[in-house]
Amino acid sequence: KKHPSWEGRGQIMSLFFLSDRPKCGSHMRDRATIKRLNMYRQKERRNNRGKIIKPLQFQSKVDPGTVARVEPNIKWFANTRVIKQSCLQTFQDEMGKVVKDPYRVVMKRTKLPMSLLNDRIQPHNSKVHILDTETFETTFGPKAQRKRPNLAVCDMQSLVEKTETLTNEYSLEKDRDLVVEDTGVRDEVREEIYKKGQSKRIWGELYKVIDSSDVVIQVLDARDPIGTRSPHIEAYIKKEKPWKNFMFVLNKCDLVPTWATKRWVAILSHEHPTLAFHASLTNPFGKGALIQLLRQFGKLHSDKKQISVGFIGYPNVGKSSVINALRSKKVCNVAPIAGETKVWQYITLMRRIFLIDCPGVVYPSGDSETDIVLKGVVQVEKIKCPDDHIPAVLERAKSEYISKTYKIESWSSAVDFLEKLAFRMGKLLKGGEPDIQTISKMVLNDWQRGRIPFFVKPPNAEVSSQPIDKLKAAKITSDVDHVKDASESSTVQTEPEETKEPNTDTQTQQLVSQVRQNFGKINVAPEYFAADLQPVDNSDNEEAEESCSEGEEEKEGENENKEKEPIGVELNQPEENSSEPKGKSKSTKVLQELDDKIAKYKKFLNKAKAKRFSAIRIPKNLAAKMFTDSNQKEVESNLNGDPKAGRKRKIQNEPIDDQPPTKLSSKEKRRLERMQRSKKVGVRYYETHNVKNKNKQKKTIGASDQQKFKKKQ
Ligand SMILES: Nc1nc2c(ncn2[C@@H]2O[C@H](COP(=O)(O)OP(=O)(O)OP(=O)(O)O)[C@@H](O)[C@H]2O)c(=O)[nH]1
Repeated sequence: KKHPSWEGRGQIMSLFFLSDRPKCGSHMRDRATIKRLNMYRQKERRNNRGKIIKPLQFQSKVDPGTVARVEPNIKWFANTRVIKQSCLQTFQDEMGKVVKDPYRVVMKRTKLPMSLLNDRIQPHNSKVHILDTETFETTFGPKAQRKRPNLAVCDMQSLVEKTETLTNEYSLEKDRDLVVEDTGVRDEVREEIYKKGQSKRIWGELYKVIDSSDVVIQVLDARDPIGTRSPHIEAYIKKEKPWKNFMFVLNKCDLVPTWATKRWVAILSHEHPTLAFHASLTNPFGKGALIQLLRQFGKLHSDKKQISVGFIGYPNVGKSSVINALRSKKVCNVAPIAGETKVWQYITLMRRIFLIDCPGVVYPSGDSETDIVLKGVVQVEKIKCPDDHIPAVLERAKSEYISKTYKIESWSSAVDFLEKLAFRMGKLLKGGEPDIQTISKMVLNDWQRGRIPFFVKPPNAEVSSQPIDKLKAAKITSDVDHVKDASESSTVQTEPEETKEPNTDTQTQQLVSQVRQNFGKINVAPEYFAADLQPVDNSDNEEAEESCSEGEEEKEGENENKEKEPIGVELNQPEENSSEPKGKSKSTKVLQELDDKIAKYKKFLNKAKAKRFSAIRIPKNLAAKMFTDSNQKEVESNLNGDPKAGRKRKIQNEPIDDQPPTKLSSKEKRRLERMQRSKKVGVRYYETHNVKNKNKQKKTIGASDQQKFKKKQ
């Protein structure tokens, strides 16, 4: 019987013979080793007089005086390592300390690059001992052998002049080398929370997203678009990745007046294509436009199997929310606190389009701590002194809005405001003292979540929007979802300069210019006062609405339907057409327009009722008016025997008129019940149609019925 170790040896031997280099065990000699050993073993050959007739390998000599050259060989460098300057520096510092320390010993000196310690590069400012080694004559005289040093001045006069000019130019602020006496007072080191979004890891994530994306979308907060922009990233993409399509999405436009959104879109479109967006699952704005645009991008990159769209931007601007809105479901985690997205993630929008969510990044800029807090980068819970930032809130938001939000008439200072609010909200400490910390956190949370109406006014807000509207970029004319085909758009080009230099930015610009957004459809949540509202020129919206209704059937089913929901903004803030004539004709025209709109909304509402839509926001008065009108019409049409009356209305009436209720089938009964219940329309839908409550009611009813039954028995 063979011993197992023999088998192993056999295998090793066979391996040895099969390959040049033995694969197992370092004790086996490889070809190079064998060659080297043979070299040692060799003997020179001498004649009978002892003279060498055949020298050893590498022992041959050349005649004295012959210029011999050693052939340079790359193998000389094969055994070297390249290290970074910073590593060298660390090695020198650390090892230097150990070498100087008499109580410590450096082990294995031969294996360490100790020469790096000894051959330290002298710092630039160390004294150069030229004259110690070379005389003045050889350096400066007529027999100078050295290259003449380049002196800034050639004589005393010019030296004096230069010194004088430098002295005049000197400024204390710019002097970084100035030694100042330590007063003992220093700026406090910034807390870690204020460095959110600046870590190497987060920037690494950003670069991964940028590298993997064909289209990069920077999401901005409509309340402060410039504050949430990152010029650094934009410059990086422009310089390093110019082939990537780049655009802005102005999110949270439901928190600012519509005119401001419109103007910001126009301003930002100067630099990059921009779309307005309201990221909401139930009532999104700009969703259809963005999806259509992404499709167009997909067509642009038809050579690729799929395209990736990266969403980047400041923390808490709503990148994940935009993705959720596009998917119409919660695919990314969303939270009102910054830093919810920790790592990048891929989401499939369509077969050919992938979305990439990126954690929010902040480029370290000169923002103060308050700026950082108010931009929503810091989690309020983590702020040590939240009351420090309240004065800025009171300064930035208009006092009218603060009064309205917190129902406090007036205040003399931030502390006074906080105290009053604490008393009003009942946030008191043990001895009846106002709990300033808690109340400050509440105010900051409200600010970050957009409960206090605030927005940064766009530049030249007072000037007419006419010149900007003429921009070739983002044609802010009308409705959402009308994008022409990419091929079509290239033929439609009218701008000669665009056709001359077709780069990614102009491509994106062209595509976005085909997108029409009806800003009137944004459902602005905060109630702004008249001073902050401006008439929005909606002259082109009508055209857009027409185009929308033409194309609406072919659009994306339910997604589109949601976008077409009528929103009350236009009715809350009656918009004027600036080009209209004044006087009577103007008012009649406005009335007529309103009538048209009401008619349109009625039509839509009827459709929505038929489809059992949820969460449609309609101003209360209007809804009441419309419901009564439509009910009246129904009654009239029933009386007149209108053949066009809807099927459901027929069903609703049938059992009452024609059939006795006892003969109804259970299915019909249920249907009848459903019809009699309140419609799934209106803001109270969730109160009345809560599934849990419904079941509860059922259960309680069922239980009470059973009890009654038992009692009877
Ligand atoms: N009113 C309003 N709130 C929005 C909108 N979009 C997002 N939000 C809110 O903003 C908060 C932040 O949204 P996220 O989607 O988590 O933001 P993010 O940019 O992904 O944040 P990070 O994960 O920190 O990068 C959430 O509370 C959202 O509900 C919007 O269009 N309108």
